[in-house]
Amino acid sequence: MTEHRPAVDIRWYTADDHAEWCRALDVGFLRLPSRENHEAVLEYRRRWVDPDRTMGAFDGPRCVATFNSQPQVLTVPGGATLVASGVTNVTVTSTHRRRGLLSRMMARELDRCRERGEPLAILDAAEYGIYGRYGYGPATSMVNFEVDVHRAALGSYAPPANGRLDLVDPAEFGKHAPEVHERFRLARHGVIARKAIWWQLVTGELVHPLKQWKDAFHVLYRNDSGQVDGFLTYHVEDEWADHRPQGVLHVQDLIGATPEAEAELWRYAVSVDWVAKVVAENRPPDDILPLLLGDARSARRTAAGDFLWLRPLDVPRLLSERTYGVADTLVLEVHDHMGYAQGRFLLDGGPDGATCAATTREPDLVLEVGTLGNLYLGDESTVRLAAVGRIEASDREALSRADVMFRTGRRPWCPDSF
Ligand SMILES: CC(=O)SCCNC(=O)CCNC(=O)[C@H](O)C(C)(C)COP(=O)(O)OP(=O)(O)OC[C@H]1O[C@@H](n2cnc3c(N)ncnc32)[C@H](O)[C@@H]1OP(=O)(O)O
Repeated sequence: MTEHRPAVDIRWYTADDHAEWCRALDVGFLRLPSRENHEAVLEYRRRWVDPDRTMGAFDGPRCVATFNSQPQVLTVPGGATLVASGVTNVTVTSTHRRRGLLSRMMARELDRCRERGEPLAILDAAEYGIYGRYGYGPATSMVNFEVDVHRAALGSYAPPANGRLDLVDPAEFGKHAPEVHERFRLARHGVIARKAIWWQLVTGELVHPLKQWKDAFHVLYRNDSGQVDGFLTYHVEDEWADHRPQGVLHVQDLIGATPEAEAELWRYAVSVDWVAKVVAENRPPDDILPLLLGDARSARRTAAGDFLWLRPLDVPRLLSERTYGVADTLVLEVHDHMGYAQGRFLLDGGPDGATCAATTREPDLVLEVGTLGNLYLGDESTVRLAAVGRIEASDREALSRADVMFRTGRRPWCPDSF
């Protein structure tokens, strides 16, 4: 039988590939190629396509798969930051699916990560079933809320007893929000740093050629000393029915560098006149919102699930960069069929820091690399993972000790897609 499929070539992107690579990206994400502002879209994408981190699969001249990564600065428990390879724009054109193109691109990227010295890779998975096979595990989770304002029983809203709230224009917002976010992200593990382009898009300084950014309201929270400690960005669908206001307030971004700021911004969001429902997406699973309401059930969780996936590459580096709930030692045996993170490691860690190095000691826990990704930011329980056979422990006591070490008081949260 004649072979009708010439080999598909996977290679790193060059500037000459840009238009064809972007076309394949649109096809993979089910977007018709933009006609009116085609040039603007190409130009916009040039900003973030780094040739050293971008590859394509080519069937002759035709690009049939895309893959891209960006350095992302991730905060880990204890406040240290690590540069991760943030994998994104993964597509394989439907005509070329399930022939191993993603697997080939991922293997190349992970090799490059090791060469670049990145201790981990992260991504937002489009579907749950794709990335576990490459050693990624779900490391943070999210919930979406819908608040029935009339049931919330918030009591009559009064301005904050401490500090103040101000509605500001985008220029004023842009002067303060980046600094607040810097303080916030260094205090909350799972958060990634926002690049300058984020703020340019939010403030309208830069217009995204594919997304219609809604005009938004921006609120700043200042504490008693006048320092800006939090911000809220929202838009409202102003609806009326039966001669009554039925507005829906969509929280786009609500970030507090302090708990007071976060609480005051939530209280404000559920108290705007004419608003019957508040919708907030991709919030942390332990968001304080329900606790602020007289009736916590009025904040209904409309979705919940995994968000950031994490692939360990350099285990000693990862484990020694975070802190732990209590001071203890553990020997972890990590299995990795791709070879990057394979080994037995002695972790000696506590609230003030940790060391981790290869060892020949008998293991307390044996686990796959993706399961370590699951545990790393503190969102999972070793006891729960052992219950389904994903961790093998030397004894129950080791499992409980590991649980107390790895879990964190606040759960990790990654508010942003990339
Ligand atoms: C970080 C991000 O960018 S997330 C966005 C991911 N992209 C998308 O979802 C866009 C639409 N989908 C696609 O473009 C493609 O189907 C991809 C990228 C998900 C998969 O590409 P393919 O080249 O078909 O994957 P490949 O052939 O390498 O598959 C490798 C394995 O993953 C499995 N797999 C691939 N896609 C899926 C999926 N969506 N769900 C479950 N398993 C999957 C395959 O069955 C195969 O399994 P095997 O190793 O046991 O045989």
